[in-house]
Amino acid sequence: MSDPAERAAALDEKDELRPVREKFVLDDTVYLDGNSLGALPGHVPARVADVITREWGELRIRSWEESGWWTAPERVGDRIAPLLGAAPGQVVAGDSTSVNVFKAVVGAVRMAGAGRDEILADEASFPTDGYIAESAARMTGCTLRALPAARIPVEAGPRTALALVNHVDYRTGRLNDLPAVTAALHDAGALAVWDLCHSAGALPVRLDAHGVDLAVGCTYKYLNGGPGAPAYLYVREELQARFDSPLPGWNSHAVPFGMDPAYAPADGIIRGRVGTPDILSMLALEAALDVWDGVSVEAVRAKSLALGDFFLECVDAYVPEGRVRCVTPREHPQRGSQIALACADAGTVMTELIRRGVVGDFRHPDVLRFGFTPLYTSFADVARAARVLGEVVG
Ligand SMILES: Cc1ncc(COP(=O)(O)O)c(C=O)c1O
Ligand SMILES: Nc1ccccc1C(=O)C[C@H](N)C(=O)O
Repeated sequence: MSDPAERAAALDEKDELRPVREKFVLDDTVYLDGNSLGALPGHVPARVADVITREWGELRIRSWEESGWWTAPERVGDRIAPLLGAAPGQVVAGDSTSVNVFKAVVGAVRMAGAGRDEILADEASFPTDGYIAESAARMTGCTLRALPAARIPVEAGPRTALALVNHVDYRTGRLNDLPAVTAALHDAGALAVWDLCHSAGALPVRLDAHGVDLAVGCTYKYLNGGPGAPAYLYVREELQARFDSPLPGWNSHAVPFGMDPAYAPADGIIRGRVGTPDILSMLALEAALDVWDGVSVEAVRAKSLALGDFFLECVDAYVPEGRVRCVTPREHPQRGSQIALACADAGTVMTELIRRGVVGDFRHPDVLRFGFTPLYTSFADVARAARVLGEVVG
């Protein structure tokens, strides 16, 4: 191919998302780890300082009402919803993804019809999902079957209560077929529970359009909410009245300040709440979501795929043939927003890449992971990452 650096400059020149990069705090490292921790939007520190000094420091307890702290989980949920293709009132922010997986899986078992005592789980999912699903299965008297995501449509049957599937495989970057798997689960009378950690903010998800039942995800990756930022839970509107949370804390009560010893769930997505929300993180996330103003997920997806294609071309140009093996599907419909390259010495290669200013991550046992966040990743970043990779492994 013609000089990658020149190609990169031309691609950056016509990139419609280029101005969004200016909204982030970046330096001269190439940051390709936004699929683990998104970069900091530049306006967030001032907002967090205001929350601390004024809302907490001056207004103190009054802020639960006057600063909108109490209703932040639903409000932030509604800010996330468009990125998931969800109408308002179906997403609540709070807790970790792990905790929301628990709520969603147990909630789904409780909604499943009689005789449905089997949980299917995507065997390649991020480990926390499998651990929680296994515990949820034991607690609910279900059996858990871990399978490749592609087998779920075929294996789902009359005993299946739900399947828990990762939309994008955290290791390989493979995009699972959400519409087809969801439809097959519904045909079998089962519920579809999706983990969107590696897809939300990177590609269109369209939860409502595809009739997804429940979904969870984190906000510290492509949503740039900050380390340990609150996760979210989606419960499809039609199912909310039947959603019986296994963690019915007082924040999910119909009258939380009634202090009634008897539990009565709130209507709507509020019943997905548990206890007091982590306000500092919640409001940092809320501010971080401002970077999406005027940005379409479709534009993000188009750039994400273009970055991935260009990275692969640059790897072909710079890295000796056979030295690394791409484990991410090259076909667009099967690809998330990362490229994963396998090589035997991946751990030491990544350490050296980071030392030379190219930050990706290593995933056990042999994967180099390069994540592309279209809001701030440039084509020049991608060309430089491939060039430095070529120098390190060459
Ligand atoms: C698919 C997936 N699920 C869950 C998690 C983690 O959940 P938690 O935020 O509870 O640590 C991650 C990443 O950490 C992930 O990639
Ligand atoms: N939450 C973290 C805390 C510390 C280090 C990494 C993470 C990740 O999120 C890892 C990510 N889920 C992954 O797909 O590898």
